[in-house]
Amino acid sequence: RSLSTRDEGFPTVVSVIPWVGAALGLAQDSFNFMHKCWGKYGGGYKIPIQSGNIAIFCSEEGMKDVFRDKTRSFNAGAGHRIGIRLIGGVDMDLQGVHLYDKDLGPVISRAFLTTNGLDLIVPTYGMKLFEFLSNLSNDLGDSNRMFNLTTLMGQSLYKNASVAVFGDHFPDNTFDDFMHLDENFSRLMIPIPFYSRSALQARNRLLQSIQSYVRSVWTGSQVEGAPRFASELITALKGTDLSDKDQAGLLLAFMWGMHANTIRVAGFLFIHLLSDHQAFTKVREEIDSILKSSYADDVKTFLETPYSSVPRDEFPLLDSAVKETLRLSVLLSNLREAQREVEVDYGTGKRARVRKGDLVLLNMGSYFRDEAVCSDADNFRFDRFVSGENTPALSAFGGGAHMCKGRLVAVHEIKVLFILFTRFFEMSLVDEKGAPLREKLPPPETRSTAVSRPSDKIHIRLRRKPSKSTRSIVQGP
Ligand code: HEM
Repeated sequence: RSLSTRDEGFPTVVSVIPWVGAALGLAQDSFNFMHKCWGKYGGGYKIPIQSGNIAIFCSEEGMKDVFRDKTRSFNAGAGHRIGIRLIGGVDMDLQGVHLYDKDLGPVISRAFLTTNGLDLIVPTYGMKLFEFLSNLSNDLGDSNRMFNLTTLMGQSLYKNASVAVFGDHFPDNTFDDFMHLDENFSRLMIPIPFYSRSALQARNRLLQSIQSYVRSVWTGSQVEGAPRFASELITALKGTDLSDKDQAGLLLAFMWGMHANTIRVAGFLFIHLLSDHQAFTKVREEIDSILKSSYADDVKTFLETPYSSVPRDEFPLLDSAVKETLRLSVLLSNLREAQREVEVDYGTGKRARVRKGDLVLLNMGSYFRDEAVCSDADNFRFDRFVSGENTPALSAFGGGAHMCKGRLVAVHEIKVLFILFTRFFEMSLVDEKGAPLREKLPPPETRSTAVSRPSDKIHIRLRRKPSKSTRSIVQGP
């Protein structure tokens, strides 16, 4: 592909091994790879791949131009296809893109972007999580125990949010396989069978469990015993000519979108707050004070309150801490594909020509760490979003027609998780040997994709905290 004159200022990443080298760097350690490219090439550049280019933008102008996409030049089908193929094991062509745009996307939006939909999911999640942590707290008794942080966040979110969304028949014993598949996502990108064998085995077991689950709730014409969202999603899938295994693959890809990033961001929130005593104390005091003043100091009253009745800014410091965590953990947008030749304006006097079929990625991670976007950009400042200073203009959940459809529920899930942990437990960060982790924390895992993954070395020590406001569901007040 020759470059047009308009492309002249739009740099190309030069790799030692043409095509494969840069693409491998991108797949294996997207954050460091892109951050280096940002330093070297600035707000926009392209990586040649076999089928054309991946154009990458990290300037505010470039990202806004692509997110807003007024001319409908980009579609997110390319990103969805990769997720569905690697996680769900389903090869979808354009038909899959239409299925998402026409049937599945609207079902997901109704459930997760409307208060009617969220009112059906959110209180169940809160009460299930309460029960789960109440049992954990009873198991701890008077002892203390350490847990791998990501595993504990994962179990808390995966099990309880899945049951809230898919009903009591959901097979939550799939958790280990789910985490294994997620951890090995970047391995699945490399088509060498032995390299990804254990991830493929985990995926097969997951698909079998999901198929059994669907068989147990599907009556032949409708779904029984599952919340409305699950019913609508499975009915939409049953209306296609996909095999049962491929339908399960699509459900698995949705579950991955729902849980993987939420688990990572929740982990980072705990890491940031537990390693900053002052921030943690302020956020915990805010939680205690609001629960006391608005919910008679009974966390269950808060959990049972419908989503539509809880003010969005009810816990301003916690909300700011979640936004700040998102700012430091989200790295990339979904992959988009240019439907026609289009010019992207990515800074004063800078225009890039993106050709039909080229892929586009928005490198939000570098943008969020730009000192011109917010000061002290590399550091976690829990109250940044309530302090009145400059904050990023773009959301960590992307933008435009393909903005994250789970953004409301994700933030709510994480806030409820943190609130409940502070009510049930005294917590501290420790390493694998149980020694306290203080100033220097292990850096995030390098093999992360769109959202950073906390280091596997970070553990959390829990000690039960007796409190009347966390009374057990079984025992009653
Ligand atoms: C903290 C957790 C989460 C983060 C950081 C996150 C982040 C993102 C990002 C960056 C995108 C791409 C947006 C773009 O390219 O413009 C996205 C897309 C998406 N997310 Fe999330 N997400 C999270 C949780 C969830 C949850 C809980 C769900 C489901 C309930 C969900 C469902 C989706 C869907 C369906 C899309 C594709 C939207 C489309 O292309 O139309 N996400 N997410």
